[in-house]
Amino acid sequence: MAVDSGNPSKSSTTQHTALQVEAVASDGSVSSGSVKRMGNSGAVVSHSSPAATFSSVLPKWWRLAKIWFTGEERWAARGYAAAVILLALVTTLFSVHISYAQRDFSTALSEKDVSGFYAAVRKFVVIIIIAAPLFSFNAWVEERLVLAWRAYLTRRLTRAYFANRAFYHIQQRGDTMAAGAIINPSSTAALTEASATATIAATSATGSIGGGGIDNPDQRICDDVGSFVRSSVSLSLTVCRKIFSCVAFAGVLWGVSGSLVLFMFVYAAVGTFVTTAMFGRVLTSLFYRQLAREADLRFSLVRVRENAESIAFYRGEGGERVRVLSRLDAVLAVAADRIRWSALYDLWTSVYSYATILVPSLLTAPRYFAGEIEFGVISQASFAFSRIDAALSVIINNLAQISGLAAETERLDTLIAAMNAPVASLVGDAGGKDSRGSAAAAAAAAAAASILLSSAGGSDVIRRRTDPDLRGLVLQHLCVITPSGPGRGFAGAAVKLLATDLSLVLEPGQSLLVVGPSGCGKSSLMRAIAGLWTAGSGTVVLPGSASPAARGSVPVFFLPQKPFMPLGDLRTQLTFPGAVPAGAQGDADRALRGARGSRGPLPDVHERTPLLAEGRAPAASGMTGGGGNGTSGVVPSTAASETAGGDCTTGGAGRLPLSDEELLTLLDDVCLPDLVQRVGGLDVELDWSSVLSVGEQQRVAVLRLLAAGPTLAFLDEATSALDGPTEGRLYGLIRKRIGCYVSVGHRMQLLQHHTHVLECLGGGMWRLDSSAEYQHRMAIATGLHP
Ligand SMILES: Nc1ncnc2c1ncn2[C@@H]1O[C@H](COP(=O)(O)OP(=O)(O)OP(=O)(O)O)[C@@H](O)[C@H]1O
Repeated sequence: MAVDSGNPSKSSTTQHTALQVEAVASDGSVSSGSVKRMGNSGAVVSHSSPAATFSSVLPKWWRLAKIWFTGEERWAARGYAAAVILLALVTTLFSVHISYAQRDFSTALSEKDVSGFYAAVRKFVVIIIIAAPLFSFNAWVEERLVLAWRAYLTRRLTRAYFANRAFYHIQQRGDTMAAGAIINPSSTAALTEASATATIAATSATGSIGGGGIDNPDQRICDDVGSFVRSSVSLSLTVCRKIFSCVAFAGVLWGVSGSLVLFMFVYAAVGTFVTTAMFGRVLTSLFYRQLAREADLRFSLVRVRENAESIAFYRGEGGERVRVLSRLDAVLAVAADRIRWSALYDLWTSVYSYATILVPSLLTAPRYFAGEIEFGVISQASFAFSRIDAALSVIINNLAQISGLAAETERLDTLIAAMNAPVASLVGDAGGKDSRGSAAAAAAAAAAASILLSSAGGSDVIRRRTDPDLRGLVLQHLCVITPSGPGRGFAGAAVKLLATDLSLVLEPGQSLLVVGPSGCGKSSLMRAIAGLWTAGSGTVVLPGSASPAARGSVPVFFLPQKPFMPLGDLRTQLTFPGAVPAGAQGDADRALRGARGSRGPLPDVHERTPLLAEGRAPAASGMTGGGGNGTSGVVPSTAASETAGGDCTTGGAGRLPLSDEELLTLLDDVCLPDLVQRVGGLDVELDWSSVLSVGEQQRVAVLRLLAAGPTLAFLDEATSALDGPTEGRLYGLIRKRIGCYVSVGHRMQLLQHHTHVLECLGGGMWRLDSSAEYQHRMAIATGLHP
């Protein structure tokens, strides 16, 4: 095993790096420049103000709409759109005919013209017989359009959420925000338009909306997409219908009175201006905040469910209840504001619409009294006037829905921006202002920044590469720092240097135990090697498959500290991450086909193509399947490829499906011989993280590792909950079956299962020894050795 660690006593390279650190650290402008650039790359996820004007929301709305209308399903999308627009046109024409029939029978009634009356009724009935099915067909097509659009957009977002491990990076950026977002004292401030905008700005400062993170992505994918699509369809069609109806009835009204038409336009323009100026921005910002607060409330309840046992043990229900209720208060405060503003808005619209009832009669009555027009013309003029008014008052009458749509558009736009943000945006603001103001922290930040600049390739992210001939691990000049900056990691905290210029080569048959005090950076080293953290510099080289098609070869496998139990049966637990079940995609495809009413194949969705590519930085390439936050993960691989930051690998995970016999043997191996019998079979579905003890879950995780049989394995305290003999037995199996592995652990008994020890000395320095050397050193240090 070769090593070139950051230990000053062992490494000349380290001295070289230290000199560089000093030299560059003194050049503050250079380091801050570099860091600023990185900080800027994160800016794509910062949110624009939800109180933005409609004109600023419109381009965003169009970018979102384009995903479907220019995507793989564009012809279906355009077909639906054309159909509903055509139907809107036809149904409007029928409405005009109905108005003429109404006019005729009103006139016949007033003139006591019996035959004229029955002729008008017959005409009316015929029109209704044709129009009624058309109206309901129109509604049906509209619903299908909503369903198909929603299905497509949700699928795209879900795929983008999992691609490049966006879910992990978004969570890293968003956690502090969700926690800190809860109540802004100014959120209940009186909502004049100015105060509403100020409230949003203040909320942004807390990170809830604009802090560079994304709150509740799940709610955005599930609920906001649905509402966005429904409102988009309904409002677009409303606008279309209003335009048709405006043109058609303006013709009718023009025949009655030209001045009435002109009056109508002026009246509607003034009404629209007053409405948007008085209510538009306030209602939009209130909608935005309501969505965010409701998602926060739901999130707090989901956390209680997920951590029920821990909370019960701590007797922490009192605190949790207060937290949940305070989030409820935040929801109610926004709702109360919204109700108040909605009431004012309703008052305004009622006054406005009652006035429209009077106006046409007032303007046409003198001509009727003068005998210039018939009585039916008055009712037709009223009808036409009300239709034009409805058309021209589309903003006035739909402001609530428009405001909701604007808020949903903002939330989806920022979510997509975050998904498309390059992984490099996670790099901390190393040169940023030191919030603690301490000289040491400032020096650490400066050192970290300069290390980024001093990396061999001049890159500001850790590079990862696979080599199909490699059977171990190579780290080259690895520097790792914590993510930081607003909305990332610990907001505002200085970055922490976790590894400086660490180089080592782990060969087949060798194994490495990573030790050191809690919090020194052992797990972070794993995160950097796995590509979850990219802040730093240097290169990680991992084994790759000789051929992407070579099934059964899993190059690298990570076992995290906390086992992850996915939803599903016992077999799924044992084979996780495995391959995506064939039926899962098929079921979804069938559902969508059903929804689309089509038998054709589903279009392939390219999840690696950034959504909204325009003006966005492209996403770093990344692996699909497996891995993630708190999950055991496989790094499948193609032949040597290189990326900065994200995974350099693609493809599915897992080996050929294991037979039941093989699974039972593996269960025996990991000391769970009776598990299948105890739970009632491999196909039983339970809440596995509740019914299995943590130690049992760790044994299941080791089973997954043995089943995957990787070339290189990483175990981050993956057996910490096991008793000594069981841990020893499992490590015996790992030693026999896995060529090369790296463990993080605290227990001395793990030493016997590893050939080398990498010890964290603090301050980014690491020291490598053989196990025997390390044991010897420890014995001397503890006085057990003379
Ligand atoms: N998302 C994050 N943002 C910023 N700092 C972080 C983040 N996650 C961890 N850290 C910090 O990085 C440092 C190293 O954490 P890490 O989890 O690697 O420690 P560790 O050595 O594995 O500790 P332990 O033995 O307790 O598991 C700690 O100071 C931790 O607080």
